[in-house]
Amino acid sequence: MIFQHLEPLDTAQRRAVGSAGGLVRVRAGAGTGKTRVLTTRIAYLIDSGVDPSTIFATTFTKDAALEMKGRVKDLIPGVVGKVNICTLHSMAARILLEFWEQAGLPERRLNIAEDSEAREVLSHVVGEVRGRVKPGAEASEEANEQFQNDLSDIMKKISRWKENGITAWEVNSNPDLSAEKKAVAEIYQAYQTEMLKRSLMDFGDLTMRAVGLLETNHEVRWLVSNQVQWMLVDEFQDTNRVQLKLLSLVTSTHQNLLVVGDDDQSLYSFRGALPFLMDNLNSYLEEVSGTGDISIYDVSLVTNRRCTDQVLDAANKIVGYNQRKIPKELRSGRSGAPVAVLGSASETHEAETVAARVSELIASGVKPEEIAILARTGYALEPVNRALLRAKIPHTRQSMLPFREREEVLDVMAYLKLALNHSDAHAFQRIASRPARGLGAVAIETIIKMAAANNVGFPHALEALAATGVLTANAKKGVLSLARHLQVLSDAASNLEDSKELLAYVLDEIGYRKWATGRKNAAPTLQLSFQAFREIAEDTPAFIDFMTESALVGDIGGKSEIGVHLGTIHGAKGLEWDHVFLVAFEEGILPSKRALKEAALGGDPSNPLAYHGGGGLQEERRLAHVALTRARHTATISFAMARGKGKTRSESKPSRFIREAGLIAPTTHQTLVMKQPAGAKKAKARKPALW
Ligand SMILES: Nc1ncnc2c1ncn2[C@@H]1O[C@H](COP(=O)(O)OP(=O)(O)OP(=O)(O)O)[C@@H](O)[C@H]1O
Repeated sequence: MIFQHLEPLDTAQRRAVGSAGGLVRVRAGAGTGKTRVLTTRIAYLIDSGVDPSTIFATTFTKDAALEMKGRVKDLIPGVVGKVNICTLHSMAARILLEFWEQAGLPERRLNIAEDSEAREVLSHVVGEVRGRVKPGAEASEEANEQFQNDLSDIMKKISRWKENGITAWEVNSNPDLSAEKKAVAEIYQAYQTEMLKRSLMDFGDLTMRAVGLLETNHEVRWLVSNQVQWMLVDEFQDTNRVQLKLLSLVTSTHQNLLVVGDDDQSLYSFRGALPFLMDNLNSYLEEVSGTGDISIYDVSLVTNRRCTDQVLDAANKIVGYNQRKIPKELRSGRSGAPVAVLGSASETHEAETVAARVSELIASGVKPEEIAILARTGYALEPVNRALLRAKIPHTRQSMLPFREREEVLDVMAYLKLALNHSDAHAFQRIASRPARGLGAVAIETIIKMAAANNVGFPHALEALAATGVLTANAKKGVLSLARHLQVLSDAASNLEDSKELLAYVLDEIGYRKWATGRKNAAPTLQLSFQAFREIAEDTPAFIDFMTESALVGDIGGKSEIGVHLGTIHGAKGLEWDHVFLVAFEEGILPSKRALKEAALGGDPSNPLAYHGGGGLQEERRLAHVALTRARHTATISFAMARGKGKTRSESKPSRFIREAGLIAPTTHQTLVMKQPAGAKKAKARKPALW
């Protein structure tokens, strides 16, 4: 059995899969089979007699966790439900739920604040601490925008502290803080106090609270780390300091930690990912655990199984310009077409050229689902989206909004929150008119006030309002039906019924699905979101767990199942297609404007704190590397010489990464002989020197 699983692997992969315990670092370049290694490792451990419930594997996204579960199920059917496969956030949440009393929670439930809720708390706190009140409706647009931007800045700074595991108390006890930081630190403290008062937690709090619990309660730490006998971590290069601390604490008894990652694919320094984590593993671990002399068993995977040597050559060359401790050259030994570079006069022209190439591929027999068009930013995909629509090419545009921020997700979650707490005014406000029930803003406000004044839940408040006789017949019907639905949900939740049933009640009995899909401007993500909800419910049948999981999901529904995939490079991480088009490969887009500004300021590239929240030029190169290595057969890079809207059009230059990749951008002449879209102004001829 064991050999059967190892058989399809190469020697390096087998070394990783069959490694003994302790700290194992698998440096795995793009497409070298790290997902395969991790899933086979799980199967291998179980075949060797390890209890599946003592294996914990974490992935970067919910999507990747579901994918990993699917692959483990294929390898060893029957045990997958027992293995713990989830994201790191989810692991922190599970610890808090299991030891909720020791964690100081009032009940076995996590109230994870939506981003809008967390912002509202912050806005309230800024008013209290700084006396700066949110501008009213009468204030200018600029004043409102400025206030929102300032809130975002403060939120980012607070998140940064949390990603590094620094509590509000620790920040405020630092005597060396600058006046500016001190001001934000005070807000941080007040924000935490207010969140606690409202029994809320934000995203960053989850891991912080789990780490705090494990650090201070030795019994809980012992129980948890005794349960986690085999810890496997995917996409390790994107781990931040507080997550590393969590990993160190949960493995403190057995110390069996296998991490798989690739510093060249680290894309999240803006979310606190530690720089060069794979290479600096010893020192980081020593720092968070306080122990020295950690020995590591190393495995390197360098045989790429996905791309052609031509694509790898370009991808290697780009990251070759970065400062890397241990440079690696990926090779596949499979030859293919050179990476093509297309230049266009404008973004419209670029989009049409790409659409034409995609059409040719489909006409030659390639399935649309095996083609991806990727860009650094969502807005750069707009013209391509329009060109594909005009050319009637089936495609799916990946949602730019994280799952938990989508309208429909917030609506469904609001109903479910009311099932748990029928006095949740924030949730009630959200769903009172979704679907429409003849209730106006004044009526909704009245119900909220009635519920608060009489200290009753919304089902009662709604019934009381219906009994007053002030409502029209239609509104009364709507109010009573909402009261009944909320009561049914509440009864079902208190019996802790299956999450699938509660979800189906909201979507089908209450009629949310029909209403949302029938709307004039129905969200394009509706079906993906409903499908994702179903998958989460299947994965976590217990209602409380389902609520926690759903509140934590960022990225889900990654690869399009219908048509050509249109998405960002960040969203393409871990995915692969036969043919990949990389559009808007331009200075100011990839590399981004911010990275260029940082490079001009001359920040120290090895120190992410020297940057203003981005990872600088080096991270942009890694993005280009990840983008190229998504391609199984062909990769095409394209750029436009001008881009923008109406009067704000500006010239663009091809990305420096084209030259760094050793590729030749077409000359101006080649650019201009391409067909111009009808009505477009003829661009002036420029000199061939493009950089
Ligand atoms: N030993 C192997 N033999 C044949 N194919 C393999 C082998 N290992 C991996 N592959 C294939 O190579 C491709 C890349 O594997 P996988 O997705 O596991 O790589 P990865 O390292 O996770 O990639 P990335 O980090 O770029 O997302 C997949 O199509 C996988 O099926």
